[in-house]
Amino acid sequence: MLVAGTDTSVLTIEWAMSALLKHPEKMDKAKVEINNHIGNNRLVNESDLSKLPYFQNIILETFRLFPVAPLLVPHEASTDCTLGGYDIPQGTIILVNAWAIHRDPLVWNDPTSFNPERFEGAGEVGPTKLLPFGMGRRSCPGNGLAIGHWLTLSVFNTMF
Ligand code: HEM
Repeated sequence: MLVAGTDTSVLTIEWAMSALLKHPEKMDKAKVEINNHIGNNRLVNESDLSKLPYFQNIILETFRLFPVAPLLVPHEASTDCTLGGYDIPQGTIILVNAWAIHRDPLVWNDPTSFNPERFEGAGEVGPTKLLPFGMGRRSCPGNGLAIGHWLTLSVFNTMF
């Protein structure tokens, strides 16, 4: 649990920071959100997060472009099955290329740009489009621990 949760979180925080440094206009927008809702006299805490939707979208966009487990983890078919029209014999090792799904131009507009705005409103997000934590019974339990919130707080309180 500790191993699975440490590097994944640290790497995502680093990618978010790096993306903001490379996109100063997004950084400025995040700063405006903080100045409007938090000011600069205190750290952000979890109860503030609902007032900071732009920053939460920055984390989602970081998950999309820089998934820390780009092929998730290998899974083995426990029985013969058919997946997307392909026959998969029992025992086959299956890798899910989340990195490619997250950058698929059939799924995302302008997929290689760092554009947190894509998640605003109804947005482009969907349960099978953004899968940095995998899906189904063996998906990451860290997702349920509101990992996005921790990451948002870490990036916020380190950078601003
Ligand atoms: C940015 C943060 C994280 C990301 C992107 C991430 C991603 C993932 C992915 C892709 C998997 C494999 C899912 C699959 O097989 O389809 C996984 C599994 C797992 N993660 Fe995370 N994780 C994160 C944080 C955490 C945290 C904070 C914890 C624990 C506190 C954690 C615990 C685990 C465990 C125990 C598994 C194995 C689950 C199983 O095989 O049943 N992860 N994670």
